[in-house]
This record gives sequence, structure tokens and C-alpha cells, in this order.
Amino acid sequence: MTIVIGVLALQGAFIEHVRHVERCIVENKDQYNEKLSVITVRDKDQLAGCNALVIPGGESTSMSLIAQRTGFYSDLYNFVHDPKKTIWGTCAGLIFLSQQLSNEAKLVKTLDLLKVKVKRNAFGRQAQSFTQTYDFSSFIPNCNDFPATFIRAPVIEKILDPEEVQVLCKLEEKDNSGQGLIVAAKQNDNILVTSFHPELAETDIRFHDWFIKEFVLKNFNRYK
Ligand SMILES: NC(=O)CC[C@H](N)C(=O)O
Repeated sequence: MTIVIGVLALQGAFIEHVRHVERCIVENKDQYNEKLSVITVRDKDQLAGCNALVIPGGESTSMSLIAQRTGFYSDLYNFVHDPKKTIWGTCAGLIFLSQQLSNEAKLVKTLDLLKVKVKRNAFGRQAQSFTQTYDFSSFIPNCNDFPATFIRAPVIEKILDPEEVQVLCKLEEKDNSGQGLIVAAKQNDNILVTSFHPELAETDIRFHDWFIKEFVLKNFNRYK
């Protein structure tokens, strides 16, 4: 059986995710105990064949409107709410998956999955976008120098259900309440979200490799 990783391709930086997953499949296939493939997803038939879905960066308002106007929203909603499926939302994908938005919420019908409140454009506009090397070794072994790119990025302002949602990474920078900015989290063991774009780390596939091993393969084996 082949495990299929879908990358939602309604809008945004989906091709970069496809390329990173393809590189993982080629370079690390001996470390994966299953055959894997990656496809772009634009409709319910393509989605139906997936075990996992990556929702890329872009504009969450556009993603949401396209999904609604093409009649694809309910298929996406049902897919992401299935615990047998593995989900990763990056940046706009994090916003699209979240239950609550604290700003610019009126046009986004989210997928109401992630039990968090999110602030859009938390670092400011495009001009405030940046790339910085971070130590993620607290959750990705030996990954202490990952180049994380933030582009008009959101942050998680509040964890609505600490039982289900675990913070993976908080930046040093503080928000108005004095807490570090939450930029990576997981819900249960099948949903990952990041404010930043590992797919834009041009030569570095460690984050995607970790997602495949820790989320896709583990969740697949959980329901095998
Ligand atoms: N790089 C991104 O995905 C930006 C997200 C975008 N600012 C939004 O609010 O949807």
C-alpha cells in the first residue's frame, strides 16, 4: 500500500511543499517503512485518496473563499476532522485550521479544527517578514539550526484546550500579555501547525522528514 500525502493547491506556496516531500521520499526512503507518494489536491476525488494533507502558506481568506465557492469546503472539513488523517498547516494553513481568529476574521470561514485562537499578520506586513535560524531540538532531535521563514505570519495567542493542544515552539519575543509568541503546536498526535514556512528552507528537508516520521507514518500505523 502507498501512503499518499496531499498538498492543498487551491492557492499559495504549495509547490514548495511538494518538492520538499518529493526530496524526502527520494533521499530518506530507506528510513520510511512504507511506500510514500505526494500529490497536489484541488478537488474531493484527489482528497479522498490521501492519508495526509498539508495546507500551505498563502492567503487564508482566499483559500477559504475558493473552497466555499467550489463546493470543496465540506470535503475539506470532513477530511481534517477525521483522526485517521494527518494534517499540517503552515502559516495561512494554520489560520485556516483554527477555531478562533482574534483579527481579520470576517471573511475567513475556518475549518474549525485546531483548538486555538490565532492572530493574523502578528509580525506586521510583508516588510516585517524575516528568516531566522532557530533551535528546534526540543521537539526535532538534533535540529538546532533550522532556517525558519516568517511571511506576514500568524501566531497562536491562546490555547483553548491544553489537554489536546501542545505548544512545540515559543519565540523569545513577547506578546502584550508578556508570553512568548507561540509559532508551532500539535493537536493530539495527528495535527501539526507552524506559523513559519519550512518549505522555504531551500536545501533543508529536516522539518518535512520529521513530519513524515512523527506524524504521517505514526498515525498511519495507529490505524493500520
Ligand atoms: N505566508 C502566509 O501564509 C501569510 C498568511 C496571511 N497573512 C493570512 O492571514 O492568511
